[in-house]
Amino acid sequence: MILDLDIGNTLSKWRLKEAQSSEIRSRGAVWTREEWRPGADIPDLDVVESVRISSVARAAVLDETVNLLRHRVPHVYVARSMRESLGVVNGYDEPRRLGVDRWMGALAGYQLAGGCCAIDCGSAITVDFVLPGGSHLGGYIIPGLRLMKESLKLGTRNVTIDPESEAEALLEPGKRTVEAVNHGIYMAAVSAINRIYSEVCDQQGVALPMLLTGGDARVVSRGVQVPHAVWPDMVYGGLEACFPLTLAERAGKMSGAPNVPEPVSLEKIRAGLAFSMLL
Ligand SMILES: Nc1ncnc2c1ncn2[C@@H]1O[C@H](COP(=O)(O)OP(=O)(O)O)[C@@H](O)[C@H]1O
Ligand SMILES: CC(C)(COP(=O)(O)O)[C@@H](O)C(=O)NCCC(=O)O
Ligand SMILES: [K+]
Repeated sequence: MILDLDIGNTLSKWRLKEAQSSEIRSRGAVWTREEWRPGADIPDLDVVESVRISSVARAAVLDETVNLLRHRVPHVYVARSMRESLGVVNGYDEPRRLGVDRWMGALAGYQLAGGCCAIDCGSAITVDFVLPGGSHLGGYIIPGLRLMKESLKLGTRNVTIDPESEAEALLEPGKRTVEAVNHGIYMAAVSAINRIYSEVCDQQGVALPMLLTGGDARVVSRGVQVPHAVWPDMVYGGLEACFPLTLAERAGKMSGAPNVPEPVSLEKIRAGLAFSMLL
């Protein structure tokens, strides 16, 4: 078995994948902390031959995790942001400083779709661009839905957006504090995404397929007008591409990859941008 770990600032996600069949056997998530309890937080390590890790938590979290695993698992692979991987050239001045979850998303998106706009809606919302030739442009970081809400300190902290809510309802003016806050942060997130996408496609002269991942991807997806696909396993896709272990992975297949969304034409993106400027 292969254990994939995606350690974010809020949640540590894990997934157990069968090495022969490439089937996903189980998955889960726990709050990010320094100590894992195999058998409780993550599956029993006896069945695991290889672990692949993407971590953006504090260095101590990764160190503790690797220390625990090194003694119990034959192969431990830790992803790092590089200057260049798999045909993608990192756009950061200091490539290693790019969050490795963003790098994994950019690599997975490029492997799936060629050029892409890869968005991760987690503790932070990150928007990264890769052009069809593999040039990563860098990206944008804004606070995620939960962080935006917590920063307001209006006593609405524990009333989260219902992930089943419809976008139309979430975009209406709120009539209570909780509603005003939830609708405000939702509007902030989706309008930033729509605008960033249009601006960059316009600047670069290319309409790119958009891919969404992260804990808030589904609810954010409903408010994003640009055609896109939600890919919950996008970070894992980057791990599969960087450290291919199964036959399917060696052939370039990433588990759970969506169909590539067909972007709207550049003319339409530009018309939308021009229209929003006139308002
Ligand atoms: N069951 C859940 N528990 C905690 N957060 C959740 C849950 N479902 C959705 N969320 C949202 O997802 C975010 C965490 O998403 P995730 O992509 O795992 O973040 P990160 O990678 O930063 O840890 C939270 O900030 C919250 O807004
Ligand atoms: C921007 C992030 C905090 C997002 O992390 P997440 O929301 O997935 O927990 C993470 O990618 C990170 O720590 N990045 C380093 C800074 C950078 O990418 O420039
Ligand atoms: K994120």
